[in-house]
Amino acid sequence: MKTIQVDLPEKQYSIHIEPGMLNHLGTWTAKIWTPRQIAVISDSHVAPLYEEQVIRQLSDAGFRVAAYQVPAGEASKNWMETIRLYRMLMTDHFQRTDGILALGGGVVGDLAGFVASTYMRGLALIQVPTSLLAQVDSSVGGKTAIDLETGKNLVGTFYQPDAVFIDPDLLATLPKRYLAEGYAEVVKMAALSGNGFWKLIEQINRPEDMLLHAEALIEQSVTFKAGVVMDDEKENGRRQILNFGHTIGHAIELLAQGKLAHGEAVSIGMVQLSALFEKYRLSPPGAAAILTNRLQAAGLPVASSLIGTPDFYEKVKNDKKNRGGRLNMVYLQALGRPALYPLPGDRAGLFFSGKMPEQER
Ligand SMILES: NC(=O)c1ccc[n+]([C@@H]2O[C@H](COP(=O)([O-])OP(=O)(O)OC[C@H]3O[C@@H](n4cnc5c(N)ncnc54)[C@H](O)[C@@H]3O)[C@@H](O)[C@H]2O)c1
Ligand SMILES: O=C(O)C(=O)C[C@@H](O)[C@H](O)[C@H](O)COP(=O)(O)O
Ligand SMILES: [Zn+2]
Repeated sequence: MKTIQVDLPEKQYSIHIEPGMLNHLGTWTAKIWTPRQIAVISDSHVAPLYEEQVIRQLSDAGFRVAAYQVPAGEASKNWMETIRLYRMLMTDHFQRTDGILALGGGVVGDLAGFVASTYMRGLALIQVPTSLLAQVDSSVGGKTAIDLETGKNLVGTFYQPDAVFIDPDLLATLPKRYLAEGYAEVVKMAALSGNGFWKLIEQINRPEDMLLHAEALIEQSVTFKAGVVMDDEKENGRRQILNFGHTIGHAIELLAQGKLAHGEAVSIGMVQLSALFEKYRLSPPGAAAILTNRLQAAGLPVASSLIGTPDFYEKVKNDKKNRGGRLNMVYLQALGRPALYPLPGDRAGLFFSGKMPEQER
């Protein structure tokens, strides 16, 4: 059992990582919650695999359980599903002393977290992430969100859970495509962290290696992300580095209309952005190639024809991370040495087409 502590000014919680943990979920939940009603929120792929076991565990530990499902996929991070969940909580008489347990990937975690943070001004929340992406990234740090038609995660909250229970064994049923997708966020964190973490990435040379090293990848990612979140919970400073690859990534994920998974878009974003920063001599020669090599080893895409289209420029220019008219883009001065580049929004076209004049860099 590995335990990583998240200590924030207003909230402290633990992230536990243990293969087989789902078999003891009731005991673990009873350690942090007194008997209450729990809404287990899951999706249409995960629920048939794990919901029954989770309900049994929680019921045996003395909790009353209601189970709610949303359709699997990004399209569920919307108002309709949010309101449907509020209504089900209302029908089942959920009160402020009750809790929500998010059982699923990043979609379920973001949506259930958003519902937990807003229903009756806040129900207690436990994250039980089931995808690699959720186990390494989205269950940690308290970002919750739903999407609007115009952009990803445009409505959301910072809402920390009471605990995160990670069972790497659940990855056995995760489709290969989503294993690779989650791995893109692992590569992101290793590139930001450098040193020992990157050495682990150098050992992942075939898609099968991701599962072999899953526990170590999860532990390193969670430890790194928890450290960043403890430095800057609300993303006013250092936490912005976690956005590496996301300015391009969020734009093409939206433009691809469901054809690109989040991590695939981030994989493309990290490589294409690094190629531009290399060209502008702010990242060292070879930065994009090193990332390409590691991401392709896991079967991830690194290029997209969506980049450079008029819609792409429009999306990037209006990125929600735009602060005072500037896009704060994350780039690598070296592995383990991220920096922020404040690009004026009206220069986005020049910048992304690779035509930024020397004197403006
Ligand atoms: N809050 C954050 O900090 C944060 C960080 C990164 C990404 N995200 C968000 O997370 C989402 C992406 O998450 P994701 O990649 O987990 O997508 P997802 O939740 O859609 O899961 C991917 C697919 O795998 C299935 N699945 C999940 N676990 C499974 C398992 N153990 N066995 C079989 N199938 C399983 C899901 O049903 C889905 O079909 C995006 O919306 C992204 O914006 C949030
Ligand atoms: O936790 C964070 O902070 C992150 O930026 C993690 C990202 O991987 C994740 O995709 C996050 O949801 C992006 O947040 P957003 O604020 O850019 O929508
Ligand atoms: Zn992300």
